[in-house]
Amino acid sequence: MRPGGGRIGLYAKGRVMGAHVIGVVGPSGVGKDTVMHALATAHPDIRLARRVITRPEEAGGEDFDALSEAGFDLRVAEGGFALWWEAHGLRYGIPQEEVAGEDTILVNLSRTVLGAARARFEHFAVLSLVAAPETLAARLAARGRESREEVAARLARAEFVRPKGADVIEISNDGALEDTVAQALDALYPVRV
Ligand SMILES: Nc1ncnc2c1ncn2[C@@H]1O[C@H](COP(=O)(O)OP(=O)(O)OP(=O)(O)O)[C@@H](O)[C@H]1O
Ligand SMILES: O=P(O)(O)OC[C@H]1O[C@H](OP(=O)(O)O)[C@H](O)[C@@H]1O
Repeated sequence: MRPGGGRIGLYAKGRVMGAHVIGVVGPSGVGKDTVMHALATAHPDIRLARRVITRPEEAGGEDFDALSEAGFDLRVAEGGFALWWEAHGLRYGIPQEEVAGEDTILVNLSRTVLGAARARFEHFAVLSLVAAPETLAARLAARGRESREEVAARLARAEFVRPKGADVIEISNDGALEDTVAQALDALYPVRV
């Protein structure tokens, strides 16, 4: 527990905002999952939201709950997701229970759902990770989770939008992971709120 307690606040552009939910966004391969895990390891108050994805369980990568299309439809109909979206031919959902509570929760989001996330979460901020196109290409190829065609499609989508706004912290993950984590922790500054 941090001395003095309190919850993580977001200190950005001169404003301090209590941020419970932090959407981590950026192009495929930029390192969202890697950075999220490193942040959760580095800070005891940070928790990761587990996503539901219509992707086969054996695909590997992040720790997620695999669901069929029909199962996903049912969860949507039940109102089980705080947010859901489609990308890369898959559907992704953030279960309501994953974003409940008082922790600071990191959620891996699509850049297309930031408007919905801002409307849904009262205390919300964005951690936008960026890297050069050649870095993304090299990382996706090395990771090997997708086929060559799927990697090409992900790279084509890389720059379609760059999140902007007072609640956006943009950090480069082109360099060493430790540097990204240090910058992110500086930005997600612990304060009493
Ligand atoms: N700072 C870094 N330096 C070197 N390699 C990195 C760094 N950050 C992430 N990686 C590597 O890049 C690859 C992609 O990272 P990761 O899977 O975390 O990206 P992602 O943004 O979550 O991608 P996707 O949206 O496709 O799931 C992984 O193999 C990871 O180990
Ligand atoms: O390009 P945009 O819409 O920002 O992101 C699309 C999707 O890609 C990533 O998923 P994955 O972890 O690669 O399956 C993101 O987490 C998001 O769900």
